[in-house]
Amino acid sequence: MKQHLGTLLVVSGPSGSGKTTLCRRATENGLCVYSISCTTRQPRPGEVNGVDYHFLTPSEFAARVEKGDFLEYAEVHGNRYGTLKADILDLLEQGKTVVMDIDVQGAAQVRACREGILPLCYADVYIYVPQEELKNRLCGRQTDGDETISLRLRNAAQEDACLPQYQYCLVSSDREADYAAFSALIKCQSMRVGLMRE
Ligand SMILES: Nc1nc2c(ncn2[C@@H]2O[C@H](COP(=O)(O)OP(=O)(O)O)[C@@H](O)[C@H]2O)c(=O)[nH]1
Ligand SMILES: Nc1ncnc2c1ncn2[C@@H]1O[C@H](COP(=O)(O)OP(=O)(O)O)[C@@H](O)[C@H]1O
Repeated sequence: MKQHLGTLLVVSGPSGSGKTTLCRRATENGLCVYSISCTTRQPRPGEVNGVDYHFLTPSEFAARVEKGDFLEYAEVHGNRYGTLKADILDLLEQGKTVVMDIDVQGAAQVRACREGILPLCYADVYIYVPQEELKNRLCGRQTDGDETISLRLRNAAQEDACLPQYQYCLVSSDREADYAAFSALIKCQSMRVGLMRE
């Protein structure tokens, strides 16, 4: 029986596109492991340190940049976000699918990374949602104030401009259709012949 390497699936899209919803549901259903990012932003009500994010102070974040701990990092909507290198390569060697909910700048860094098995395992998907629907979702989420929502909506157009850099685009519709497409993508990736090893 051949062994499989895992897939590193990068998921990007504007704020409110449903990235967290999709990644969490797929993780809960055992399809993948969620890569928990570090951030300097304040936790939202209900977010748990070490589960949703590793919440760091700006100086703690800067120290980890200095130590070279991040696979990628970027400033997004005025806060810093980054993915720790530790664990990801091990999980891929074990054949796990790792999903990373990261912005377009972080995705560009991981896509360009030539380290070890990363280029082989890499796949990415952009979640596209029309602006009016994004606004409805961000207001409906009730986690952010008006200013935070406006900033995220203003940044959405710039993020959408990066769509052609991605391998896959999921045009969002309802929750069930989105999840069906997302889980199918995860399953297809895990069948890639290029990931089989003797
Ligand atoms: N580059 C990078 N972006 C991240 C990381 N974690 C989250 N992000 C992105 O940061 C943005 C803001 O995320 P968040 O604060 O959770 O707000 P939300 O998008 O409104 O739910 C999103 O585009 C995320 O994809 C990371 O580790 N690295
Ligand atoms: N397909 C969908 N249709 C309608 N609402 C959705 C859909 N997917 C997610 N939502 C809702 O939209 C809001 C933003 O989703 P979230 O997963 O937090 O987005 P992101 O992580 O991309 O910022 C949440 O309130 C979520 O419940």
